[in-house]
Amino acid sequence: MINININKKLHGANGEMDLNVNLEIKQGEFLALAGLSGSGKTTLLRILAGLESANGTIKIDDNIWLNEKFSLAPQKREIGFVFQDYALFPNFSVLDNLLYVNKDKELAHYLLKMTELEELKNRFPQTLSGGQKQRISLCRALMNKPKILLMDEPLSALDSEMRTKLQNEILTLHKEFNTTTIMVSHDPSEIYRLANRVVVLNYGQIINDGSPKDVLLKTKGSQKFSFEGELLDIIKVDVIHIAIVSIGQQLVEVVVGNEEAKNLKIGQKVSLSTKAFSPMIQGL
Ligand SMILES: Nc1ncnc2c1ncn2[C@@H]1O[C@H](COP(=O)(O)OP(=O)(O)OP(=O)(O)O)[C@@H](O)[C@H]1O
Repeated sequence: MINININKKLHGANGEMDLNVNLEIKQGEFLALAGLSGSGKTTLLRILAGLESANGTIKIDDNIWLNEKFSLAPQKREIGFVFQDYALFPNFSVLDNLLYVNKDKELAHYLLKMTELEELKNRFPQTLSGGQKQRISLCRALMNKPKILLMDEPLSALDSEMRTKLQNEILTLHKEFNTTTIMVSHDPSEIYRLANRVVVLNYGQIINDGSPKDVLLKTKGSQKFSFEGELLDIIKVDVIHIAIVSIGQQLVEVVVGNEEAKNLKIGQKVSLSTKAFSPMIQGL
């Protein structure tokens, strides 16, 4: 069990804000940390890793990592950290990047095999793709069998195909090692696929905490579908208006009435929902 009860004053974009987090995380949980930019997600990970100071307590089972008198050094906290920008050692081969953390060759080869990187073990990071680098940094983070795996938007720099591949690998590794994992992510489909719990931060405070289904699904009442998007344009065609809405990577056209069109502003966030209809779903 991980008990976190910390606070820290942050200098946010709109002045001072308090990062105030009180969380209990069970062994083996996969927790996604979501929330607007600047809400304190990265700072919370850095505090857990001991890279940043804070007031309060952090307890892992019976071990104290932080209290009012004491802060355990980062290298003594059993943590693996995966950063968005990989943070690999450029002068070390793939294998040596892993062995730097722990000399366990058997584990290094096992991890490289699981992530299909065996062939690349003697290559240097600058000769690898973003997806390959991020898999190496994931393997490296698991080399010391950490109590907690922290990942800060690990897949956000990758294209969607590579992201899906790595999500599957993260899931496999999580099942295999059962490492308690905290991952910052802005991507609802990624959170849904990987996490069993989502905590949403807003201005340093937890505003939502629950299962991905409860926190992320936006349908209310009798709505069957609801998507959030941005209104890009409203085009008048004869007597009707057509709103162009961007939802994720897709553009969608919706017919809107005259009154509705008057109340909408280009650039605003909108939700697009519908009640009863018979959707078709087909594999692509
Ligand atoms: N050591 C610090 N002292 C004071 N303020 C800080 C410190 N570190 C970060 N901040 C401020 O706290 C706010 C939260 O930053 P943080 O990087 O944790 O947000 P975030 O939720 O991870 O954002 P993003 O999604 O953009 O990465 C920012 O406005 C930042 O400038």
